[in-house]
Amino acid sequence: MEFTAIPGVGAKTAAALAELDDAETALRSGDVARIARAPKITEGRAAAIARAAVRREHGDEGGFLATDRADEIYDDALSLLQARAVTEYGKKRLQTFFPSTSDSRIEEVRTFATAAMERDPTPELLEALAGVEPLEPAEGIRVRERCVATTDAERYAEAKAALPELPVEVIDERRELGELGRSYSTVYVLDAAFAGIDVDGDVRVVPDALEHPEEFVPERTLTFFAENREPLLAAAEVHEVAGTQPDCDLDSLRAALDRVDEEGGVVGDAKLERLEVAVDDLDAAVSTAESVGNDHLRDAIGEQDVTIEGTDFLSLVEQGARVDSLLSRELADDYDRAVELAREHIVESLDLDSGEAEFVERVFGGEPEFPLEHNEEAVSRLRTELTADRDRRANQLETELAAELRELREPAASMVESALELDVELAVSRFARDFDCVLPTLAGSGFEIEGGRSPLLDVPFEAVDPVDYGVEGVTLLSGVNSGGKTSTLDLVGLIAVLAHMGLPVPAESARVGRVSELHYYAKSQGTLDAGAFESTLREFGDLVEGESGRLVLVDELESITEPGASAKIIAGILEELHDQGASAVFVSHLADGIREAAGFDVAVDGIEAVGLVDGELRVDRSPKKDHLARSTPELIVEKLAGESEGGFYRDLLEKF
Ligand SMILES: Nc1ncnc2c1ncn2[C@@H]1O[C@H](COP(=O)(O)OP(=O)(O)OP(=O)(O)O)[C@@H](O)[C@H]1O
Repeated sequence: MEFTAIPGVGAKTAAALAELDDAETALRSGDVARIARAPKITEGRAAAIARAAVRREHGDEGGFLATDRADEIYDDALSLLQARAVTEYGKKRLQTFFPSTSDSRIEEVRTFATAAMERDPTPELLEALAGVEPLEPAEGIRVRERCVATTDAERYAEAKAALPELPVEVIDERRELGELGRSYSTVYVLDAAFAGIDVDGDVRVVPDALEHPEEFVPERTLTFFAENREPLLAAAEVHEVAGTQPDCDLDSLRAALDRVDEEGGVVGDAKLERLEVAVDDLDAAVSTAESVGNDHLRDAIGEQDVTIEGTDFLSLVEQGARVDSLLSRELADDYDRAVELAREHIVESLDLDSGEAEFVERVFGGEPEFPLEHNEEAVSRLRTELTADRDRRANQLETELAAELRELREPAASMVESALELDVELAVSRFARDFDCVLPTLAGSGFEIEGGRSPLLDVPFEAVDPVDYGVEGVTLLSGVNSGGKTSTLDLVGLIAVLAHMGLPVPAESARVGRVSELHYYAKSQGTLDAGAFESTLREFGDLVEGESGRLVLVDELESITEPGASAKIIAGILEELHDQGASAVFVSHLADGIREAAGFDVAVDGIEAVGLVDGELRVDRSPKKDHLARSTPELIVEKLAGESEGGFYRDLLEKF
């Protein structure tokens, strides 16, 4: 894929994307979390790139959300969805859903949403999902006990790149190989010329090692599984609870994970465990062995009646203590026994095999002496031997287990991916359930909503009154203060956005005509000064000259200037939109003035108060078609006229 072909992706971003393992799949699947792992790409940018990639695939040029308020409605919809995703991945992945003008994109998401709405978001499933996160590659592995060797400088560079975890050594001659064989537990030689060489240590000639490097660093696979244990087990549980069939055999995965410890080592091998303990306890065992031998000698000396010949006595007096000669003569047997006991202690306490025990021979012995002392060099040779055995054993086990786990790596990765995708589906399912949603029909022009309930209202969702409302062409929406006009525009905007995202909408049923751009203008906060007024007017100038197929929602535009001028301006805009065949709802309290000024018969709908109860208006939230709703002042005057005898209020009422 040519990354620069994605709108908004320049050469720098393309280079950053190219550093990802599989950028194409990440882009295609909208994996924002993975895209954001590219250098210097923030999550927000990653979401924008993923959206742009989807757009490009579907030939969608963007621009659906044409105003700030339209953007806000989309953000609100996204937040409601994201609040229902459990994983960070799910929340980010939801950002790749956006309102589109492309049939194929809308259809793609509708197919996804249809399946998603069938999903049952049980508490157990959501709980299991909480532990799932994208798998992370194992990093920072350093192997010190094995090395790679080559005589070739180019191969050296290749080896460094392919096996960054291992030390790579350049050698000139076979002698050096022998030295490496003594310093490392295993040496991998890349040069075929050394085949059949006989040098000290575990030296293996493996000319094709760089073609499958992972086989030479089992730590890579084992650390990957050790570090990703939690998400792997959580994803396995998700599939079990959901009753879905993962790509990975769960029993094999769990059994393999049981054999890996937290650091990526292999557990459950008696020989390795014995060698590990032996290396760790060697010093302590030697020092205890020394005490065991000396205790024996001390007891033996204590019990002995030593007879000293005159010459010996003289020599003792003249030359200082030459006790050893006495020791060897008088206590030879006891000394041998002490050495034997000390050796036995080491062999038994470290559970050494016969080969290893031979090294213990040299740890104690030699000329009789008291106190008995170990030979440090011999201890060190034993340690080297045990350590090399331990490392070789570990490497052998790791290599075997890593080979098994490598087979599971792809299936396990795809198992985690599908668990994460399930989170996205469940978020859609929960959204649909929480707000009683249906998939809308996308057909005709304008919109027709039945039983729409906006989740964006400032009242609990259960308390939201359902709204029925449909519009074809251009209409004014009138109504009492706080009747729900703004909320109705929000509901229409939200349903239009969700429908074009391919997602379910909060209504009993809904039909939405295809929209190229959503222009939603929120109510302005009071009269604008000349400059701001001019720029607002320019915005509407652009709007009426824009492309066809738009849905325009405008909330009380009249507040930008004085009412007479406002009515004329709104009438002019409506005329243009009417001529274009756009769909539009303009909330306004100036319906009469606008109708007078307009050159066509402007439709007016109204949110009507059904009456005043205890000083509060009772409202029918569904706008009445072709009905100019009475305003709040009119209702109050009507109420006063009904209550009083005098003619003032009646006269006043006449004027409405
Ligand atoms: N469908 C509904 N169900 C329940 N409550 C609603 C509904 N619609 C609106 N409301 C309540 O009425 C309040 C006022 O609604 P809204 O701001 O939409 O009225 P408005 O007609 O635009 O008012 P104004 O003329 O003052 O701008 C909302 O904050 C909400 O509490």
